Amino acid sequence: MSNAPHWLEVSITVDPELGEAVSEVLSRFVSGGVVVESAVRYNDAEDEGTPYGPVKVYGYLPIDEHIEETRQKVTEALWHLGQIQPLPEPSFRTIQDEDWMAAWKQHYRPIPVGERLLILPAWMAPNPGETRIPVKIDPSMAFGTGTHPTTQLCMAFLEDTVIPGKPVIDVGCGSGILSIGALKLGASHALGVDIDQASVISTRENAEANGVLERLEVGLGSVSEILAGNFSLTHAPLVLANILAPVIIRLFDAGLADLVSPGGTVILSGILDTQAPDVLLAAAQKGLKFVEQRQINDWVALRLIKPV
Ligand SMILES: C[S@@+](CC[C@H](N)C(=O)[O-])C[C@H]1O[C@@H](n2cnc3c(N)ncnc32)[C@H](O)[C@@H]1O
Repeated sequence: MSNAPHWLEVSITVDPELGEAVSEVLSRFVSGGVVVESAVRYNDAEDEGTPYGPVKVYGYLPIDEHIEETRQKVTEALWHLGQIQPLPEPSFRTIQDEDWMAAWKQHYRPIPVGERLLILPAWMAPNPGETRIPVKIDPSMAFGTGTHPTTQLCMAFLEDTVIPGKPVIDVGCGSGILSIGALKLGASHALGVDIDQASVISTRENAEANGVLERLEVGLGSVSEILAGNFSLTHAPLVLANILAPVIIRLFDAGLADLVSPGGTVILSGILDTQAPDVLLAAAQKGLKFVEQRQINDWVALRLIKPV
């Protein structure tokens, strides 16, 4: 194998809540997906570790005749993101061809969420004796790698709200992580929809990797398509929507609350704490009752019920 450098590693260190946005930008350019690394604190030898502090996002660009142009585009795309929230300059370094796969994978760590779930990169086996339920996700694909607080809040809520033997609807399924988590916690089947075709493909592939594909229906669409009867479910006792607050509010007008069976629960996430009152108001206007709010940094997730 040649000793010439074949890959340009780009890395940038940011606050945890910016990790997913930076990953999304890098993933438009890199080969093989992005890696998000965070420091882990252990309290004792038994401790499975808690991520803390800033995260470092890595991506790998193949070095070809367009590399300078690509590098410029990456820098510009990050600069644009930096106009919304300040970002440091990205770092670049060249990597030998034979090292890159190892370099890409070595940064991944399992992510414990809630009390019972463990998010694992697709190629990693759980440690022997691991008691948490593994949810395997290919981190190179759609939103929902498990690193973002909005996903983690939903995953933790799943443990209290999934009814074994009953179905789940996941609006904006991304990587499929919430549907797969719900199925692994005992949901009978799940319907995941997304307006992004790449997410539909990603959800299907991740479901297959987790052995739950036969219990998962996934399709292109949103609330209206579900209510129009395009899928096998039109409502469920648990509905999940981790989408940004303004989109959730619009989806209430499209009938989001109609997806929830009487007595059922809806989990809403992707909401900044300052936006929660508006989301709660839109939900109350559709007859949903607030039960609980959980928060990580500025992000909140809401649990509501539809009275019988
Ligand atoms: C923040 S990601 C959440 C992914 C995953 N459910 C999770 O919890 O990590 C939001 C997803 O919603 C999708 N989305 C955005 N607007 C939507 C809409 N109006 N209807 C359905 N999906 C939508 C996006 O394509 C994206 O995959």
